[in-house]
Amino acid sequence: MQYITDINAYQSEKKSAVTLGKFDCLHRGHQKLIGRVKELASEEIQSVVCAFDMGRNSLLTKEERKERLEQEVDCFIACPFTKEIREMEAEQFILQILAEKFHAAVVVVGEDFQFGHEKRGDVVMLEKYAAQCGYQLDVIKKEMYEGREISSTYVREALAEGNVTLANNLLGYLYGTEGVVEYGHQLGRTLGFPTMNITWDEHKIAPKFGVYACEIEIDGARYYGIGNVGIKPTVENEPHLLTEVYVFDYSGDTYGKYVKVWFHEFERPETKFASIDELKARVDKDILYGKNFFTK
Ligand SMILES: Cc1cc2nc3c(=O)[nH]c(=O)nc-3n(C[C@H](O)[C@H](O)[C@H](O)COP(=O)(O)O)c2cc1C
Ligand SMILES: Nc1ncnc2c1ncn2[C@@H]1O[C@H](COP(=O)(O)OP(=O)(O)OP(=O)(O)O)[C@@H](O)[C@H]1O
Repeated sequence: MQYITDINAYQSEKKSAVTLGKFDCLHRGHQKLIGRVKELASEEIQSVVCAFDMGRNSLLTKEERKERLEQEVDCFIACPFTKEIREMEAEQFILQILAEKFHAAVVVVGEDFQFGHEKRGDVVMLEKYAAQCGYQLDVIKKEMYEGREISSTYVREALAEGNVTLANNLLGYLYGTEGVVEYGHQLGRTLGFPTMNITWDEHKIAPKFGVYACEIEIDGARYYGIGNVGIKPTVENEPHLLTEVYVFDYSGDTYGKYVKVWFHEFERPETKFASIDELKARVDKDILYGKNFFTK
């Protein structure tokens, strides 16, 4: 897959099947559009995802999103929503970007896709220019979940409530975090629950601070565990957002390893306990909850 972060750097002379949008999290609705451009790809037509990055915190880090698309499409453009793009008239976007740059044979978008200066461009305008520009327009019906259209906003709301079960259903994959395991205060092991500490990416949206049943990948092997996302207010004065996981049936040393953690179910909110003893008593219960969750 070709990965570029500047739309002007796109240079292929091939025709394309292109899909457009913010694609913040690659949820099930996005996957429908990407599936369609993949189906249309051939020797003559390359599949292109053109994502506009709004410069705000997102549900996937840039690397995670790139990795998710890696084996899927021929070209992924993660395009910053610059002044030039924001102020470009919709007609100009169709003529200069879709037709001249992408040589679009097919344009795949959702029913409510809007683009161009003041969002004047929509599927009606795209249809109007289709014959003149030589592309076919493919408008995809909104993927729904429990009577509501799936959107990045819906996923963000679910995560803010700690409802990772709902978020995972909207995404079609498990929400998670990844990174290098760092040293904590090494207090956990003296309390009977050694933990892996992973810093939360500062540009990635975290779920509600709290305790979650987790699945973990270490050295390519899968484990279950129980983890806390938050700032551990009982023991920490300086807020530093991280995930701390006690991995069941694992006794190795994870410091310095690159691990992945996925959240399965919310158990309880993060709490500031009055003492370490209270924290330990609660974590003992959390561990039982986690073990029980995975043997259900
Ligand atoms: C399952 C689990 C639940 C936790 N819940 C809380 C919590 O509610 N409040 C809190 O301040 N810290 C919580 N922690 C974090 C602990 O305070 C932390 O793991 C412990 O102090 C050891 O930290 P260390 O790795 O820096 O030594 C939790 C940790 C785990 C593994
Ligand atoms: N549920 C869905 N089903 C089908 N297509 C969708 C769905 N949601 C979005 N799309 C389409 O995917 C492309 C990218 O969507 P985009 O990421 O901009 O919106 P979104 O997921 O609704 O996010 P937000 O909630 O931030 O507006 C657009 O063409 C959009 O119309």
